[in-house]
Amino acid sequence: MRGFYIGRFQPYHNGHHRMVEEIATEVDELVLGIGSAGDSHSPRNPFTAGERIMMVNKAVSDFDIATYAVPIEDLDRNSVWVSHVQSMSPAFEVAYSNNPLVIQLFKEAGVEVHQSPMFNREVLEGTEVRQRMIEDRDWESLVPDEVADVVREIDGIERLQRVTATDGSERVGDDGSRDPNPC
Ligand SMILES: Nc1ncnc2c1ncn2[C@@H]1O[C@H](COP(=O)(O)OP(=O)(O)OP(=O)(O)O)[C@@H](O)[C@H]1O
Ligand SMILES: NC(=O)c1ccc[n+]([C@@H]2O[C@H](COP(=O)(O)O)[C@@H](O)[C@H]2O)c1
Repeated sequence: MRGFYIGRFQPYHNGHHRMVEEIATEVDELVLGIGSAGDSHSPRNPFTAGERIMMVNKAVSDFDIATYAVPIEDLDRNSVWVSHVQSMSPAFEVAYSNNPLVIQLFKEAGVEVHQSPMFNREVLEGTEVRQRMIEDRDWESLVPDEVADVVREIDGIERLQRVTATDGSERVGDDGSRDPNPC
C-alpha cells in the first residue's frame, strides 16, 4: 500500500519524523508532499522546495520503505486542491495529516485519511524551530541530524535571520506575514 503525507516542512523536524516512523508501520511506500512548494525566502517559509526535498530525502533514508518527495504548489481554489495533488503524485490509497483543512479536503474527495498523535508539540513545531534559529538558540536537537547538516550547508540560519530582519518600516506578524500598510 502507498500512503501520502504532506507538510510545508519548514524545516522537516522530529515531530514529522516520528509521524513518518508511525506511517512506515502501515504502508510499503510513502509519498512526501512538499507543500507550498513555490514559497521560499520568507520568515514562515524560508527554504525552497529543493532544499526541503534534500532535508526529507536524507532524513527518511533509514526507514525501511520506499519514499518519493513530490513538490506541490498552492492553489487559490481549495475545492480542486485534492485533484491537483493527485495530478502531481504517484497514486496513493491513504493520506496522512493532522491539518484540519487537509483532512476535510481529502475526506470530501473520498480519500481515506489517517491522523496521528501530536508528538511533543510544545517544541516539535516548525514555528518554534524557526524562532530558535532566529534567536540563535538550540534548534539542532529538534530536527534529525541530516536536516541540521542541510541547513548548515545552505547557510539557512543566516538566510532566515536576514529575511526576518525588518528596517522598521513594516510590521511582521506572528505567522511571518508582513503588513503592507503599516501605520
Ligand atoms: N509534533 C508533531 N507531531 C505530529 N504531527 C505533526 C507535528 N508537527 C507537525 N505535524 C503535522 O505534520 C504535518 C505538516 O506540518 P507542518 O509542516 O505545517 O509543520 P508544523 O510544525 O505544523 O509547522 P509550522 O509551525 O511551520 O506551521 C501537519 O499535518 C502537522 O499537523
Ligand atoms: N488550496 C491549497 O493550495 C491548499 C489547500 C490545503 C492545503 N494546502 C497546502 O498543503 C500543505 C499542508 O501542510 P501543513 O499541514 O504543513 O499546513 C501546506 O503547504 C498548504 O499550503 C494547500
